[in-house]
Amino acid sequence: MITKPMIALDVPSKEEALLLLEAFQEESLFLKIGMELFYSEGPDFIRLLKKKGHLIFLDLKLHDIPNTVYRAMKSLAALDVDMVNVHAAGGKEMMSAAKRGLEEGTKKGAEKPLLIAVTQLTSTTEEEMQHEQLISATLEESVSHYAQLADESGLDGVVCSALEAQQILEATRADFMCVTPGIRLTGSDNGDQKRVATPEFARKAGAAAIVVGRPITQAENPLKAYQNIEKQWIGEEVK
Ligand SMILES: O=c1ccn([C@@H]2O[C@H](COP(=O)(O)O)[C@@H](O)[C@H]2O)c(=O)[nH]1
Repeated sequence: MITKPMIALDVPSKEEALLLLEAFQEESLFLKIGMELFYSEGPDFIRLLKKKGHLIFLDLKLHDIPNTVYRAMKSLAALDVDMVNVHAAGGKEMMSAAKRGLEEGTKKGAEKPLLIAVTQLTSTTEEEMQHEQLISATLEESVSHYAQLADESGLDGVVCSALEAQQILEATRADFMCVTPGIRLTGSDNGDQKRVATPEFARKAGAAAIVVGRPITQAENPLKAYQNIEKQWIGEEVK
């Protein structure tokens, strides 16, 4: 279990990211950097965050032909990040190519980044999946199927809703990682997220990590919000 909630740093610039991080003082965090910030600030900003002692989940959700993903992963591995991902819908050949790229791109003596696959985005409902993606299975079946493909391709885990973590662990193996965004506290705004769960639910369902963005970044006091979520996630009593 990754005890630090992963903070989704969904802001447009380095300046805004650093301002937000000021609230956390010198604390070492697990930061999830997505497309918005990576496309605007690039690899140099990742290097800066690593230098400051933070762990990085680089959430670029690669989905392309196997050769392209293999080559992209080789480049990402050189950044020395801690976790990267692909879309499981890219297939087993693509996921295996991603793994090979990471293995070959990781510098000697460095730790290979964890590789996980997105199953169904937490913003997708079963109805949308069936009508827009023309998948006739249930959402649970689709997510478990993608998780099994990821496991067979040698990946470390998946991105899923905490609502599906328990069934994924049953369909794969006990140490398969379920990294779960769509985390919301009871009564809070879901925004575009559809398959949401509380930090406590995620822990009880066996999730390996939670990813939290707006409930922290848009809170009046981001540090306090983070600490509250962290307590619920690790099972400490909240006063
Ligand atoms: O299925 C997925 C995959 C990725 N995400 C990412 O997680 C965060 C969630 O942010 P919130 O503000 O807490 O909703 C965001 O960066 C997404 O890109 C996801 O939500 N669902």
